Amino acid sequence: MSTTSVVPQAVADVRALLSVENISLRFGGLKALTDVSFHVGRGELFSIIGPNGAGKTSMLNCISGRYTPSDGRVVFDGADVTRLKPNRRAAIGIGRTFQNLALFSHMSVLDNIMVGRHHLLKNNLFSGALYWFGGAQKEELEHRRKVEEVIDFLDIQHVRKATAGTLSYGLRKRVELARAVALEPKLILLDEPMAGMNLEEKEDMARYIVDLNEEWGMTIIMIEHDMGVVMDISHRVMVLDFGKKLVEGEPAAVLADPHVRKAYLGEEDPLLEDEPTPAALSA
Ligand SMILES: Nc1ncnc2c1ncn2[C@@H]1O[C@H](COP(=O)(O)OP(=O)(O)OP(=O)(O)O)[C@@H](O)[C@H]1O
Repeated sequence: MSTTSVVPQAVADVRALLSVENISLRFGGLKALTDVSFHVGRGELFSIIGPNGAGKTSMLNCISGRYTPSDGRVVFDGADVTRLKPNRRAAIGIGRTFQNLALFSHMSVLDNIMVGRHHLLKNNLFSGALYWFGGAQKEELEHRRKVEEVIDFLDIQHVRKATAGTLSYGLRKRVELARAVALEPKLILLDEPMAGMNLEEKEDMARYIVDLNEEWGMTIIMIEHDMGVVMDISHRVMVLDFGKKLVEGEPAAVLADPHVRKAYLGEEDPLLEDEPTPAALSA
């Protein structure tokens, strides 16, 4: 199957914050990713879609540092980060949420979000003596101010003291997003942020994601199975299929691409008359 790019590479390259260059990832004999390249520009909302097992989460893991690719490189903000550990990547501005919630369920919402900012604290327990001389105290205040800003933005004031594990699924997803946002990342990786949500929760989450992108200026890479949301809010979309890049481009062009229709719908004839509905495209 041929790989097509709806957007000319030269356009997508402009002011790239992230460049994924010829990434391959193998698990023993299994090729999870094969020679995948793409660029995400500063301020873009970029989505990765594809059938189950296509390699979407593996790709996010290569970007966040959880997996080290077998071949290829990941360049973030001008630096080659391919071999950098996940915590170092978080420190230079790559944040993420997980497909399955990764909150500390016994801790309060506030503490979960504070954990997200932990690495940003220059002063730590060992410099506690400095506290009374102002440096750490000022830092702690700034730290709390930022956390409160994130709590306000995501409308979770009413549960800030609640134990995370007691919240509804939709709220926990929002708290997880808050924790990632509190890191003030330049790039945020969202792995199925709307999975398991009802319609209202999905609409809320889509709005938060758009606001994060437009108002907070965050560059976003999102994996999402809800095709309606993906096509609605993404600037560009990349389709993976069996670990290979199938298509990349603006939502309407991707939706109309015969390779995509074939991968999702099994259509052999690209000239089939019926337009696929977003619901029909949902995996
Ligand atoms: N740690 C791992 N060890 C072995 N195989 C893995 C590992 N992680 C992923 N894989 C395999 O790599 C392939 C791609 O998986 P991946 O989770 O990236 O797909 P996906 O597109 O995110 O799927 P889904 O939509 O179901 O989440 C699958 O065959 C999966 O079983």
